[in-house]
Amino acid sequence: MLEARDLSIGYGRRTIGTGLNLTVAPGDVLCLLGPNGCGKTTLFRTLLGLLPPLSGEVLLSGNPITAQRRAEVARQISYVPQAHAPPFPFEALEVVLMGRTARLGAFGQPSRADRDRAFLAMEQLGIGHLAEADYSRLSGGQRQLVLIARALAQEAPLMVMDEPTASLDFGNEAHVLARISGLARAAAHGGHGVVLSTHNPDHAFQLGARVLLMKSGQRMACGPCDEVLTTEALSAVYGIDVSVETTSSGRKVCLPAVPSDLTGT
Ligand SMILES: Nc1ncnc2c1ncn2[C@@H]1O[C@H](COP(=O)(O)OP(=O)(O)OP(=O)(O)O)[C@@H](O)[C@H]1O
Repeated sequence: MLEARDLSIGYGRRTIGTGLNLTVAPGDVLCLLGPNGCGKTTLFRTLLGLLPPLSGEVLLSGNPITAQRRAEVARQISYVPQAHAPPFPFEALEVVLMGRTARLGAFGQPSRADRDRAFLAMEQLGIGHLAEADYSRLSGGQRQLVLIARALAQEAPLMVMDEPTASLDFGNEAHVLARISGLARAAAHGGHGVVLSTHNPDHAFQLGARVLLMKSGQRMACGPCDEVLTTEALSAVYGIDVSVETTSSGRKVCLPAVPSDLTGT
């Protein structure tokens, strides 16, 4: 279980957010929503122990994350960062295989079983055919899928995903969201807890997620998506009129109103 208690986050003397509390247990999907620059990535980096909290603490399995060795943390949490091109050319399968590193000994080499697990993760995301491709020459969306496969191959019970669907096409976005949902449902058998950020509130409805709605580094609301994602809350956070509607199939969707001064009406 991952827990943040009264967390202040930031860089050196620059405070980005304060008063942040959250818990993520197996089976939970927690969705971070908030405008550009509100502090989601900074919060993730703090939750992962990559950035020290300015105050408060992050507990992983009940112990401060900053007191745990990186390999110990990596066995418990996998991280899907925003995709970027690496400076060196790696085969895509090698990138996915890096997810197995925390499970190897100090000088251990990946085994046949590790390679099979890495390839299986790629196949589960429909990118098995990219195993031998040069990662640095993949499209942004393909790289994103490789990074998600790397996290799956890591087999950690908690996953932190920074805008995992950001550069995915319509089909892959639905595919990845279904996979995230499946990972959380499998938690009944000791599976995953997931924290993800997204810019699309509809994703929270699709995942039936709990939502932490942020603005300027502060918590605006936290709770089940149906309670938090209201017309009022979304309009207040994003500064535009938003309506939340229910489709004929019973699914909730968020519809932004385009300001009339831009439409000329
Ligand atoms: N290394 C850094 N040093 C100082 N300030 C930083 C650093 N990285 C980010 N920031 C600042 O922290 C603030 C929050 O950035 P962050 O990347 O956490 O936001 P975000 O919510 O993830 O944004 P987005 O949705 O656009 O990805 C921004 O004002 C940003 O300029």
